Amino acid sequence: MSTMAKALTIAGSDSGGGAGIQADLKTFQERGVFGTSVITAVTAQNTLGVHGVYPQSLESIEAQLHAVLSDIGADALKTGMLFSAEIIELVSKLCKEYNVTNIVVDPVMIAKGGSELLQQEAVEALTTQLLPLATVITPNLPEAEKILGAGSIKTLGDMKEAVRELKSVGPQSVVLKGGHLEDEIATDLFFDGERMIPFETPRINTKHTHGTGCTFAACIAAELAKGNSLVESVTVAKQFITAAIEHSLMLGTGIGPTNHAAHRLKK
Ligand SMILES: Nc1ncnc2c1ncn2[C@@H]1O[C@H](COP(=O)(O)OP(=O)(O)O)[C@@H](O)[C@H]1O
Ligand SMILES: Cc1ncc(COP(=O)(O)O)c(N)n1
Repeated sequence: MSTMAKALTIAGSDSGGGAGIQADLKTFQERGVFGTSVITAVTAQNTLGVHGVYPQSLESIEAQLHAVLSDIGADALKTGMLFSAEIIELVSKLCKEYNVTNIVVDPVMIAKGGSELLQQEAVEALTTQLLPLATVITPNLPEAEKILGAGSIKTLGDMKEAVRELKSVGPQSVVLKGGHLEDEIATDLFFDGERMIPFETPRINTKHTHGTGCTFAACIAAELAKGNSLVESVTVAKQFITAAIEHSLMLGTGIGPTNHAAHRLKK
């Protein structure tokens, strides 16, 4: 008999297997933590995009959360697609009730093909209720612009300003992801109120980046669950996602998924 660190994902299901719950559970498994899940919405999705969104009832989400947290517990929790203000309110309430530490909030808003994974009117609930509970938030550039409600973030200079503003929204720390920068370097900027640390890798020339954000945030949660520091966790996550993008998969005819097992190919 042995024990294992536990990580919980609260997110949407991606039938195509590249993002959402499926990406999170695969990442947890690859990082050696026991994964549990609360499904907020089912999406009919493939490499060509999101073909349907079917949110779960609040009753279903609450029952799933109680089932996991009242028995198994979680050393870290990660949120992804939350879809509505009501779901955000419920998840925030239960995170407080169960006193979960190590909360990674990936403020998922729009899928790569443009479909809405968070209703426009839910951005305020996300900003005021869930982000302040987070150990770390991991917005991409368009999500950061929506949270801050102003300006466009186009350069590393803009990112340095934005990451400070995001911190003042209330999370303990921020990783602002620069995947959407038009730059040779894919820079993610960490800020915890004191340290500002850039995590840089050369940009990989591929369109197959479905699930990068989910995988990155899930990896941070897995490393936190094992007791690693936040900076160590982000360092591992950046290496993990880079390998996953380098070896991304040409499945389907659209935007293929990242390869969650790629780190095993590395010598
Ligand atoms: N083409 C790329 N080459 C290397 N790293 C990338 C590339 N695209 C995204 N990343 C990295 O993948 C992670 C997810 O970033 P991003 O694509 O911005 O998030 P999202 O999937 O939420 O839009 C970040 O660590 C980012 O730097
Ligand atoms: C259910 C679900 N959740 C999240 C994403 C975002 O994916 P990405 O990590 O590519 O931004 C998605 N496409 N589907």
